Amino acid sequence: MLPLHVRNILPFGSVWNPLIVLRQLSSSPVQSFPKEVKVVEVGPRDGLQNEKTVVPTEVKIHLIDMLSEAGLQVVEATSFVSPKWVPQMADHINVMLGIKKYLNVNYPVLTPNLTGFQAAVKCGAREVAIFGAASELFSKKNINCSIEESLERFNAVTAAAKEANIPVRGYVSCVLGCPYEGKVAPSKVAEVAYKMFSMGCYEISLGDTIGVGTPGSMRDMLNAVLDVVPAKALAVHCHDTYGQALANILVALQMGVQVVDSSVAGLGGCPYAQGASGNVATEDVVYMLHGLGIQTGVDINKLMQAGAFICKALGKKSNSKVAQAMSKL
Ligand SMILES: CC(C)(COP(=O)([O-])OP(=O)([O-])OC[C@H]1O[C@@H](n2cnc3c(N)ncnc32)[C@H](O)[C@@H]1OP(=O)([O-])[O-])[C@@H](O)C(=O)NCCC(=O)NCCSC(=O)C[C@@](C)(O)CC(=O)[O-]
Repeated sequence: MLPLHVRNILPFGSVWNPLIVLRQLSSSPVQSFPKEVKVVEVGPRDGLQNEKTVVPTEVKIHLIDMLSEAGLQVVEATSFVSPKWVPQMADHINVMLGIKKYLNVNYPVLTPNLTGFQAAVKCGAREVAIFGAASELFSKKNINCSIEESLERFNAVTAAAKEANIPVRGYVSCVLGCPYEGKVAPSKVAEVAYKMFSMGCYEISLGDTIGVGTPGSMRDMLNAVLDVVPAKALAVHCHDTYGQALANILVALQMGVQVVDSSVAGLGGCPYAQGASGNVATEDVVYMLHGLGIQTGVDINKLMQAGAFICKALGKKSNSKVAQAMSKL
């Protein structure tokens, strides 16, 4: 007896021929991918926050404008965090005042507490992001408080945001591993994601902060989270330390996730997660999605120009495989 998936693709009454079946299998559409994916560009924030030398504000502004012109719907612009903790983001006010603010683009900014939220709103932020973790030690190192304390602070932010009619995105870091605690239980990720979703975050971005996940651990973690948060409210945020990011994203898409965070030229890392490499490169994500026939609205050529611009400004080679390959053509 033929396996069910093979029987299903055989035209009615046709004779079993392994060559024809193989051809039909390889060209049959994968039904479970979404038609459209929203790409959340985090390069100007996650990508630059780890840079040791201060990037001039005009360079950041120009990068954000180029990314907006490339058709990205969301460009995370900066962080309203303590300049003592992340000096690179100290120019957040001037970045927010300087960017063109295209009407069809959202520019969320990171706000760890009410102080950050109020400062962000004052200079025109129309969306904010709170950022927690599924690991106690990472929470302590990154935002100087326990998970429980962070949720109390986030409650204050989401309450103020609700009053001001400002959408809040929520990050959960260390969903597939922690630089200080090692393994993180999927049930802990689900618990924190649920609490942030319940307090009003419209989207929960699940961060593989140190890029240690595999398609297997991504599947197990998502299975736990999907029990408590709907797929349409989830995003994945994969760093590419072990080269697994695209494979992990593919699994997430097959499980119903339709939002992917990425960083132009694969820049980035977290100052409080030593050894973690940058986010998956936006160029590589967009190339893969377009190859699957999934729409993103992104013009890959303009995106590559933005990547080339920031790499030149930083004096760095792009981490994007697509950008590297296309620069040789
Ligand atoms: C959360 C705090 C502020 C707590 O830091 P703290 O020291 O515990 O805060 P505090 O309330 O005791 O205040 C200390 C000082 O900071 C000031 N302060 C207090 N709040 C703010 C603020 N919002 N903006 C500016 N200044 C602030 C406050 O006014 C005071 O100033 P002082 O009196 O000493 O002059 C600090 O730990 C912090 O800023 N951490 C940010 C760390 C960070 O940005 N990490 C990177 C982003 S997370 C990430 O990359 C992961 C992610 C999202 O990409 C997903 C993934 O990959 O997993």
